[in-house]
Amino acid sequence: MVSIKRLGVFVTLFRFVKWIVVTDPRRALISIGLNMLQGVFPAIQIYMASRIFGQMMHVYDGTSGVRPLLEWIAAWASISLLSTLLRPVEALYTERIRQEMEDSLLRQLQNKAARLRLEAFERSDFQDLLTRARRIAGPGQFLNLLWEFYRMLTAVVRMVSIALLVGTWNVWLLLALVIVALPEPIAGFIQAKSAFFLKRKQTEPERVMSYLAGTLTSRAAAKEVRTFDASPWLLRRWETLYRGVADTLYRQERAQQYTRAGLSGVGMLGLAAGAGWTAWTVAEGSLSAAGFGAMLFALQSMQDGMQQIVGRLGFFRDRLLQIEDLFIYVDLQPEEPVGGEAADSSGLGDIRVEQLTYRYPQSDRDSLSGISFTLREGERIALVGSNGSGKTTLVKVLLGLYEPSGGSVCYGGRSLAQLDLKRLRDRSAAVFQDFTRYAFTLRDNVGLGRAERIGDERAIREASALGGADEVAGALSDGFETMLTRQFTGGTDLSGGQWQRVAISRAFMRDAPLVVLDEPTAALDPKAETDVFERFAAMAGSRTAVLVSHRLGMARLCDRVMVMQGGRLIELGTHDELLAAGGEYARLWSLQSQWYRESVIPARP
Ligand SMILES: Nc1ncnc2c1ncn2[C@@H]1O[C@H](COP(=O)(O)OP(=O)(O)OP(=O)(O)O)[C@@H](O)[C@H]1O
Repeated sequence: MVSIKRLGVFVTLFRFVKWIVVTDPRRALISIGLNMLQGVFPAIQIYMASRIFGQMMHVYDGTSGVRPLLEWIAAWASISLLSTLLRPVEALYTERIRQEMEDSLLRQLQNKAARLRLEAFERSDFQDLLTRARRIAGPGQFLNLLWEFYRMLTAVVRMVSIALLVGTWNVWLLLALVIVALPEPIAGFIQAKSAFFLKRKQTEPERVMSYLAGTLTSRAAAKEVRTFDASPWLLRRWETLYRGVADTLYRQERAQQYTRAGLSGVGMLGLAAGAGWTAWTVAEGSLSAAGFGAMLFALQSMQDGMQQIVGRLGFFRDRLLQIEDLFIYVDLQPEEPVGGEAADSSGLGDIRVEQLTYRYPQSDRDSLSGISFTLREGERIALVGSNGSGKTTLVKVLLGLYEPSGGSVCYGGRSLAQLDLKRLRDRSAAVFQDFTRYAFTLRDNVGLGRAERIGDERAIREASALGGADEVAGALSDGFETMLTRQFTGGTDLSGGQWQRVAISRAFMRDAPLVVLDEPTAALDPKAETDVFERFAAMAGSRTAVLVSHRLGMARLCDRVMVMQGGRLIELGTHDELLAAGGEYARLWSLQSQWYRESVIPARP
């Protein structure tokens, strides 16, 4: 089962820095070094300023010539120039690293999504996490994060180096300053944490809002929204949620601003006290007038630096916690196993299911329980039963998409847990009820059934002839090159039945020893339905085939029929055996055939 555990801000920071270094060690070290150097420059400049003031005093009272003064000014100017020249170098290194990290970030996100077990996608907390993790991959987000990290690093080095300088002049003053100045960043840090978690709690309402906004504007829902005049109600729901989220965030922000202003006042008092103390040390004679000027400047810089760190801290912590979401997502388990034993090279062997149980994540009841049967290699089986009886769930477990909660599924004697799922997938093809309508050309929609042969014109034509997509292509002006979406220029859309033919052709393209068709003909007209069944019979040939359908007529095409009810397998046998047994199948058969013999609903008078 997927478990989502927090890492904590320090572990995240460590992993983030490690990630920067691992991505491109040379550039990372150079850019980190350059940023730290930028942090040291202000302390050096303050020190030099104090020497310049000192030399000026000496020139003024005639105890020194002008040359040492000019030398210090030249040194000060060189440092300023160096700092300015290094900035673009650092920016270019940072940009390169950002590009590399963004690339690796996107790859990690995609790889993970492809490898995670399908169960993860059934959980709402996973959907929340995925939404947040994707945010960091949004345009500009990653640049901000890296930039924020480097600015923070520079600010911290700057504070520490100036503090050391102040410490060499007057260690007690430094201590007092630190004590007065610390509450503000600490409070900022704590506040940023609570603000983030508050915001995180809004992920689900935000997802609902985005769903509502999508429904209001989507092409797919437009016809229903208009027909039922649903938009005022949808809009009201959206507004209620929006108000709730906005008010909560506003209250949080107000509390933060008041606390920050109060603590900032304490910091200012500390600065004033520090200045007073410094003036006293001048009067006492332990600090020169030049030292006093530099010290004041240093104190002001420390105060500014502190403000900057506090100001960025919330933002930086926020970003860091976003990265934490990304790391949690990347660490998520369980993934589908790679490796494991290969299925037989020829076919998949018999499929033996024993005491199979399956429960969806976050569900309180089993959707499948105590199911046992053996599907012989090459056998055609029909899976029938009322809505919600577990047919789709069963085929998804058979295909290795869901991991059994109990019992076992074995292919040719090897359990699903030991099999290489990639190899199993390689040998199975499926058309699901909610098959995907890719916003690609008709050719690509069929070719994706075997992506490595997507350029194989003949294979695509053959699969299309078997699944019926060839007729769809014939009716389109651009044939197989037609873009099947209205989202992009020149595209068109298909009818439900035409889409179904495309999906079935995609399954034919796979040419696999195990075929699963989950209600493949629901949207087809009677002639097309007959065609598909005939093709199915021809295609099934030596393949193992599972056909889920509410149309019992097609069950006769199969070797045996399985009847599901309430997640259990209640009947298994040939069509004739089950009719003779007079059970649920016989009842359903009689109900359906009644429709054609005599109407079960009285005709209108
Ligand atoms: N993603 C899910 N999360 C939780 N429960 C689910 C999920 N999908 C299905 N179920 C539940 O599992 C049970 C079996 O559903 P399943 O989709 O397998 O039925 P079915 O026989 O294929 O139904 P239909 O004929 O309507 O397609 C139902 O009670 C359903 O509510």
